Amino acid sequence: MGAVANGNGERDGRKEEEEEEEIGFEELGVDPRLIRALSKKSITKPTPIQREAIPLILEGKDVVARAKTGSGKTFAYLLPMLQKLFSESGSRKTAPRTFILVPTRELCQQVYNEASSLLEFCRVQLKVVQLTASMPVADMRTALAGPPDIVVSTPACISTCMSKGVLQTSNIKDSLSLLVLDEADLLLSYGYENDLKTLIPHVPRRCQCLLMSATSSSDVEKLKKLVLHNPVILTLSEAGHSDDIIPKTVQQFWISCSAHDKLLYILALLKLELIQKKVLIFLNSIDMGYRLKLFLEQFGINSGVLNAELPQNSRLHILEEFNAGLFDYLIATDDGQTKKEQTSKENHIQSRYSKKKLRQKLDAEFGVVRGIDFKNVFTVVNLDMPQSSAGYVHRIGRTGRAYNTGASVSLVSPEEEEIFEEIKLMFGDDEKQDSSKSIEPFPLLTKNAVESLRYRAEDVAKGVTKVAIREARAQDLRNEILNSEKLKSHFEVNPRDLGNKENFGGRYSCHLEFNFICFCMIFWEQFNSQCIILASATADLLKHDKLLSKKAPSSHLREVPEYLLDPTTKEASKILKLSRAAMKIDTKKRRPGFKKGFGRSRDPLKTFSAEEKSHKGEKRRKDNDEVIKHKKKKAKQGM
Ligand SMILES: Nc1ncnc2c1ncn2[C@@H]1O[C@H](COP(=O)(O)OP(=O)(O)OP(=O)(O)O)[C@@H](O)[C@H]1O
Repeated sequence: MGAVANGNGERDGRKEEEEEEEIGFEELGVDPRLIRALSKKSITKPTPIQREAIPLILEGKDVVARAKTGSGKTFAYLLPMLQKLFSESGSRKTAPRTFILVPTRELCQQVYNEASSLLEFCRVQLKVVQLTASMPVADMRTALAGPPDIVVSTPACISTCMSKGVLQTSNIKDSLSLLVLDEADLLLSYGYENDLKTLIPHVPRRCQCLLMSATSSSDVEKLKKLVLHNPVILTLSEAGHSDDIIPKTVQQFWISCSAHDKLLYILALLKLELIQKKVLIFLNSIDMGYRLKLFLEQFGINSGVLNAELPQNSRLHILEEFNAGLFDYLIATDDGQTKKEQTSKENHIQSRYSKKKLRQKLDAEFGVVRGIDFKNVFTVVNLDMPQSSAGYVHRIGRTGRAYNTGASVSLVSPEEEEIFEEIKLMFGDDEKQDSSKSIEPFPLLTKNAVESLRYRAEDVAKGVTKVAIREARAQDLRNEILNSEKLKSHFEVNPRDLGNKENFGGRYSCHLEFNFICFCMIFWEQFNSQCIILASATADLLKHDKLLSKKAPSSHLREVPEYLLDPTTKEASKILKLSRAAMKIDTKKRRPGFKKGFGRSRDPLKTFSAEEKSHKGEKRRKDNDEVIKHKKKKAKQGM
């Protein structure tokens, strides 16, 4: 175990990491039910932060855990927390035993999912709920009835529950035994300080408190003083040294180009296939996000857009679809800039938007970068440089997670040189530094390759006007709001359409006499086709990478003609394709029930209208009658 370095328990686990490689979850004292649950998630070996933190938390210590992005901090606190609750389950409580406070709704959902899935595997009677500020108070009251054992929420929401009397402060004092502040350094910068100050006076002294973060900051110091009592400061790395907060498995590159040429360069990187999919592209403004989406669409590159304007359930669904591999490119607007955009909007167009409306527009709790566990992102592209070096760390931390490899490419314009220098300084960027820990010039993109696409890129970029961007942004917002409402009301009226194929199939798997088998095959065929239509309709309705351009992409832009490619670029692209094949990256996933020929343009929900069904049903019945007649004739001959 890492040695305690000084009075307040500074630990530097780095020195002993090597000897601890063989320590498993069992040696850490983790409950066998949790070990079994982890093995079902193919997790068998603790990460360094888990090796260090779990025993300390089980001992009841206050812990500040600082470790690089993607290093497993969530399980580092979830596992011991659940284990402690196992031993307390059943005892009387008047309020939740554990609060897990995170800065964003997306993280709420993510941590809630992780906790729920562990509990499901362990089959223990513990209840976890998530609360977000957009929930009506009545729903919060319902969620807290019982009360649940674990609440995952944002500080703002907890203080709302307290001010509305949904959470009694006396009960918190009575029952709260563990308080976790995840992404701790972000909690204050998200303006939760007052919310935390509302809660903290009611946190009983005996309550164990944990702070988790990948980057250190004065905010973490502030929080430590606010909530912790003589904590063990667990630092697996001194935050600020590149080899610790950026996983060693991530290669970082940069390209110098003018702001004007950024679309050209990202097109070259994607179209010439010089970076590994899936790709997460960061920009600093929502408009730029839609500009990029419209621009890439013209070259046959579909992408999803993620930003603070979209409704919460759309954002969560976009993350789920991207993580499921249903599309390869996600354009994300960093929340930092969004806030700036919000402030600038507030200042300049006060008359048109009320502060409240604008705040609703840009969901303050939205965060696309911090802590979100993107799955299989192989390349992070900074099309705009982040506003801070911490922002850079968290953006790059979306790749190379859980021992995976990854890469980042930052397009640096002259105006961004200053922030780029600051970032390089953070990595102590000098000759001595070996390449795995600094930011190298991107080696695969030649000037020729870029220039070969310039004409096309500039021609298309001209067509992506401010009006087109504004319309696409409004259209996307309308689509997302409409679709999530439509889907919700449709399934409320037609719950059967949510029928579960697996259960249905199970009821008809027994042996049946010949004719009934025919009937089942026909019925199954009918049901199947409806399911396929429903699934593709739902999938189509919820596709987040659908086209937004009013102008249909011209086919000649989809492919890059051979004559435009110089040998170096061809060679580089071929090598990447081979490595992708070796890593089995390109296994394209289909949306559930995807059926060829299901046109994008139709309104998927119209598929369920009566006339559509009867027409389809009539034709299918005729075809099936033929099938039955033929089968019966065969059967008679056979008997
Ligand atoms: N012991 C482990 N072995 C392998 N994978 C793990 C292990 N623990 C967690 N993971 C996986 O690693 C990924 C990153 O975990 P997690 O999100 O907790 O990292 P993090 O340190 O919180 O990252 P961030 O700083 O971005 O919040 C998740 O997909 C998680 O399932």
